[in-house]
Amino acid sequence: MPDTPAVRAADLTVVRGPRTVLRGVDFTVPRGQITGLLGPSGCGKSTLMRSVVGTQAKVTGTLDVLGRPAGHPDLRTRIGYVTQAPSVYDDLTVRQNLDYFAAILRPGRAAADRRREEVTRAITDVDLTSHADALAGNLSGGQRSRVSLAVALLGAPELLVLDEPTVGLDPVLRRDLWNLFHDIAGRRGATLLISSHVMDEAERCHRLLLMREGEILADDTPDALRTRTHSDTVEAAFLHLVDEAIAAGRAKETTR
Ligand SMILES: Nc1ncnc2c1ncn2[C@@H]1O[C@H](COP(=O)(O)OP(=O)(O)OP(=O)(O)O)[C@@H](O)[C@H]1O
Repeated sequence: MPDTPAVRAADLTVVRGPRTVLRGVDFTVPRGQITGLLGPSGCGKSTLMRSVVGTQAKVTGTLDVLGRPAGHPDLRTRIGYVTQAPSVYDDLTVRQNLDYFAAILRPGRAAADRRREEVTRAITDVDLTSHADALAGNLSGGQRSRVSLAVALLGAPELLVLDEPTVGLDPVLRRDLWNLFHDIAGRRGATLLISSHVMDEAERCHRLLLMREGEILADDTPDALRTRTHSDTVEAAFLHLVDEAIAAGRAKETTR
């Protein structure tokens, strides 16, 4: 099924408490590329990601992930997910954290060599080799989030869902991580869905889903977005689309 998109959503709606957080959205995430999910705080990015990885309740509409309905048990080992809150054990070292998760993913003595290789590679990927034996509790916020990313890289998942992975990182680390994301997509053929509210990161994605208030304003490439809106940057394109959406909303109100 390599021709099917990694994610296909149609009329996807999510209710959280009293709020309809996603309002019948349609989008696709193509395989082997980096799709950026951008929009202001609270617009529903995390909710959309939780739906894709199958941890969100009250999801209606169609949501297919890697050819299966979202949340299907077969998808568990095929998706890597990093939330905004790093999930690491403070009283274990970086390597021990990874050993622990690797053992869950690939249990048994026979897989010990494979696990060791995967753990070492994941630590190298996120540039934590020099901290491999440091307790996670003694790491900086940015380092802890990279441990979480390393955990998600174990087992070489086909789809990586990363919720604001570069928050709080310095510019050099941010650049290095984006290079790593491109490497994972380009060399390993994985699909990445990455959220951010930093618009300059949008320029680094192959495709963009621009969100606002539970709706998708655009599902396109950065180039096409800039051209379509006669803008120099994705940020300007986004603002243009927001203004258009507000104007369309007003027009609807007055014709009622
Ligand atoms: N348990 C809940 N009950 C009711 N509303 C909720 C609940 N959880 C989240 N929300 C609301 O859903 C909306 C979308 O939240 P979500 O976390 O998906 O946004 P986000 O775009 O990821 O924001 P951020 O960038 O700040 O993480 C927000 O307005 C939030 O207040």
